[in-house]
Formats: sequence, structure tokens, C-alpha cells
Amino acid sequence: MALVAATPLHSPVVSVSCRQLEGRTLKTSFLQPRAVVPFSIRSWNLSAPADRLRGDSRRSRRTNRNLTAIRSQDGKAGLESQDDFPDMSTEEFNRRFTLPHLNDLFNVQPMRSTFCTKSSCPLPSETNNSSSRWEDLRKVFVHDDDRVLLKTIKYANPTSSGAECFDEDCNFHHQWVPRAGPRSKIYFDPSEVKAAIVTCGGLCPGLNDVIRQIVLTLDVYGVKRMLGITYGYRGFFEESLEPIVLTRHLVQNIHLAGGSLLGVSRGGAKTSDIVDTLQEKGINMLFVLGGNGTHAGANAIHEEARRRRMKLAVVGVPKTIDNDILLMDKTFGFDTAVEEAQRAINTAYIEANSAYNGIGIVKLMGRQSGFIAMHASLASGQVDVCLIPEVPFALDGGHGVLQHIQHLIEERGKAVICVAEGAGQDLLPTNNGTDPSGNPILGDIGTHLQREIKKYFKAASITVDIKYIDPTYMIRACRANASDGILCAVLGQNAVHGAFAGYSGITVGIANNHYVYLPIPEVISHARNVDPDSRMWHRCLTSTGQPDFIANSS
Ligand SMILES: Nc1ncnc2c1ncn2[C@@H]1O[C@H](COP(=O)(O)OP(=O)(O)OP(=O)(O)O)[C@@H](O)[C@H]1O
Ligand SMILES: O=P(O)(O)OC[C@H]1O[C@](O)(CO)[C@@H](O)[C@@H]1O
Ligand SMILES: [Mg+2]
Repeated sequence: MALVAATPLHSPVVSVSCRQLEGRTLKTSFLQPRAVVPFSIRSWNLSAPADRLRGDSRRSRRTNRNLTAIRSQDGKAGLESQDDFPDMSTEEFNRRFTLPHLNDLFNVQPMRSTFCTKSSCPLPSETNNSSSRWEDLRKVFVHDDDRVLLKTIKYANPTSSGAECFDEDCNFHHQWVPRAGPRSKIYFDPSEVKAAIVTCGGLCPGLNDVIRQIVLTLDVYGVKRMLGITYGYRGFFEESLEPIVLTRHLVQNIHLAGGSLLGVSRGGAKTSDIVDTLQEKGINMLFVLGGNGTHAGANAIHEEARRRRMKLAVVGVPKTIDNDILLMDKTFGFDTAVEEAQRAINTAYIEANSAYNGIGIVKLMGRQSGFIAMHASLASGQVDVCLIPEVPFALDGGHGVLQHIQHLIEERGKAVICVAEGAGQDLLPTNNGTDPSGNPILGDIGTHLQREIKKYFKAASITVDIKYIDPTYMIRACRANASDGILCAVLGQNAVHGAFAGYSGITVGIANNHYVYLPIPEVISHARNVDPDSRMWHRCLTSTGQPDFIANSS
């Protein structure tokens, strides 16, 4: 292949990955842990309240007192202070993760649950405890005191990859959160329930599945009045937007299509207007499907309803293909998005592989979090360079992306790049604009990369064939895959069980493969990010073979 002579382009790590390709030994230094400092910042992400969650506020608490030498795995000594670890006593954790309940304000007498999946369901009027038909139902219910362990790894040392520690010895803290599911006692009489569902933010595979499961479950409890609020929070105050009456029959097949039966929107949410409408319509159960913004809105509605002493249960179901909600294994729609994304990557690979010096670029969603890009890169096994918002990179210089791409072209005659939309924003002119919900409007890193690569190879007089693929909306407007379909079913059903159990201001999730209820503020204090020191990111790097694209080096 006729190429200009290569300069020593790549960092030692690049040559390691290329040698690996040539069947030679992989240097062990490739995945060595980084410096000591970042480890305890990560633990902030997971459990501290919003005002203590930011690394900078943590750093400001750094003092010279009580400094302890900690030896990292690579033998370098680092200094950490107990002050640098978040305070997380069991009492503090339990206080924060106690679910708000209607009986914090009222004295609602619970009744026997009307939820029943047996063929011979007892009537609610059958109150005899010893009735054999009630006995039959015993194992249907989850006990109020059932708990799920939020964290399951006992880290030996704060320098372990992904370690979340509360002290320098990484002592294990039991963090138990309430198990989700139907309770034997309920705090709403189904005949008095008027439920509403709203879907907000961007689309996400599985929205219709969740709507459907909420309706079906409400129906099993015996709820007759169910409304779908149209076009997100907007549907609460725009007079032209009428709610849809929801029935089992109406939702029966909606999961066969992507999108949202109810429609979505961004912006325009005024809590007091929303709560006015809820009051006017006599809605006492509200199911809110959306991301961080939507959940912030749901929590504001919950707080305002409490202030007005309304008996309203507000329950969220986290929706985001970005997977950027804290404390959960994953959010619904993410799996499907990854599956679709890797199809786009495969296309880019085939194009790049078939072209003379082919370069495929795929831009994927992920405003602040690179989970889709990381997982799709890993899943496809066809990506040479994965760029995410959490890991800064340089385009130029001896350790920059462009030289690495030149190296890939020279070595293999092709390169595939997967970039998350929020990556490399520092390389683009700032745009200070926001969307109607206040989310920042990002610069287009995909087309920027395309332009820069074109310019670079032109200057180097190397012919390349660049194909740019932006499957942005294709990965989220599709129908949920089987694994998301199941997740949606469980989450939708658990949302209804949570409302009947009398909880409000909560959301549903999956933690360590078990289903849990969490207080909304704990999951939205900031966006969940890819941890650059995590095993998963290192697995991605192992797979792509990409080096650190270190800035300011030549
Ligand atoms: N802090 C907040 N308080 C009250 N309402 C909010 C808040 N942030 C956003 N909202 C409202 O929530 C709705 C959805 O917000 P947003 O558009 O940010 O989507 P999202 O739920 O974060 O989902 P996505 O992941 O698609 O961004 C909008 O109507 C917005 O006005
Ligand atoms: O174009 P829209 O509808 O604002 O949505 C784009 C955003 O939606 C998200 O997928 C979150 O739902 C982000 O990754 C992306 O930036
Ligand atoms: Mg948002």
C-alpha cells in the first residue's frame, strides 16, 4: 500500500496494541492502575447528597491534617486523608434512603391488597385472615422490610479498579434499599384511584412497554380511571392537549412500536400549574417516565403536593438511552440503543474495510455520559477509537487521535471511530445555547472530527475515504428488544406496586439484578458517568487497542 513514511506516531500503548495484533506479547504496563488520587472521588458519585457530590467541594474539604500514606498497586505512595472519604454512616444512609410515604403526612389506614394473579382471587370484602384463599396469596407479596444490597463488592484497597471506599481500609458498608414489588397492604382503594401517566424528554425504546405494563397492572388492582397526559408536562397546562383515556384494550399492542403513545416534549414545566391540574382532575397517582430532568420535575410535583397536603403518589420510571441515572445497573432502552448502535458501527466497519484507506466515523448519543459509545464499541469489536465525554483527548500532536488514525491506516488500511456526542466539547467553539428544558446544546463533534481528519490527511498527501454515519435518532426511535421488554415490564409493574404501597417521590430501578425503590433525589443529584478508571472502560480500551490521547504533547 503506497503511504508516506510514518513518523513515530504513537505512544507506547499504541505499539503495544499493534504488537498484540501481530501476535506478540502484550506489555503488562498497558492496563496499569492510574495514580492514587482519583479513587475516592468516585465514591462521591454514588451516595453523597447533591451538595457533597462534586469533586471540587470534596477537594475543598481536603486538609493537611491526618494524612495517611497509601500504597498503590504500582508501588507509588500517595497521600489520602480520612477527611477525603465521604461520611456515610449506616444511620446517614438509612436516613437518606428511607422512602417518603403518604403516612408521613396522613394517617391512612391500609387495606388488604386487591392485587391478585391467582385464578381464585379473594374479594376485598373477604377479610378473614385465616381464609385459605388469602393463604394462597401469601407468596405473591413482598414484605415491607425486604431489602436489597446496593453494593456487593468488598474492595480490598482504595486503589482497586472502580473502588468505592468510605475509609482507607475500604471497610464494607451494608447499604440496604427497599425491595420493589407488591405489598399485602395497600394505601389506596382502587375504586378511588384516578391514575395518570406522562412521558417526558427524548424518546427511548420501551416507553410504550412501560405505559402498557402500568395500565395492565392498575387494571389487575381494579383501577378503572386511567389517563395518559399528552406531550410530556406540557399536556398538564396547554389547553389544546387533551388527555387520552387508557384501557387494557387500548394499550394491548402498543409495545410493538417504538416512540410513545402519549407523545413527549421538552421544556415548559411549571410545577404549580401541573399540581393545579392534578388537583382539578382529581388525579391521585402519577407515573412519570423520563430522565434526570423529568425526575427533578416529578420530585418538585411530589414536594408541592405535600405542601398542599394532597394525597398523591408520584412514582418515576427512569427512561434514558444514555444510562445516566445513578445507582442502577441500567435504565430501560439502553440495551436496545446499544444493539442498534453496534449495527451502525458494523456498517461503518464494512464501508471502511471495503474502501481504499477507509475511515468510518459513527456519532452516537450521550450528552454527558459515554455509556452507549463504550458498550457499542465493546459489543461490536470493530472500533479502533472510542471517544467519550468523560475522557478528554487531543486531536493533534504525537499522542493525538489524528496521528493514531494515520498509524491505523498505515498498519491496517482502515480505521473505525465511535464518538459520543458529548465528547471533545472543549475542542469546539462554545455555544452557550440551551434546549427548552435547559439542557446545553452541544457542538457537533462528529462533523468536526470528519473535517479535521479530512484536513489532516490532505495535508499529509494521503488518500483516505471517509464515511460519516450519524444514527442518532435511529437508535432511540425503535422498538425495545427482548431484554429491555422484560426490564420495562418489571419496572412498569413495580411503579404501580410502589404507588399502592403508599410511597411518593420515589423511582424504580434495578440494582445488582434485583428490583428496588429509591428516593428520587438520590438518583438525580448528577448524571451518572463512565468512570475512566473502571474495569469496563479498561475493557473497552483493551478491545480497541487505543492509547491515551494525551493533550499538549507532541
Ligand atoms: N430541575 C427541574 N425541575 C422541574 N422540571 C424540570 C427540571 N428539569 C427539567 N424539567 C422538566 O422535565 C421535562 C424533561 O426534561 P428534559 O428535557 O431535560 O428530559 P429528561 O427527562 O432529562 O430526559 P432526557 O434524558 O431525554 O434528556 C421538561 O418538561 C423539563 O421542563
Ligand atoms: O434531539 P433531542 O430530542 O433533544 O434529544 C437529544 C438528546 O436525547 C438524549 O438521547 C437523551 O434522551 C441525549 O443523548 C441527546 O443529547
Ligand atoms: Mg435531561
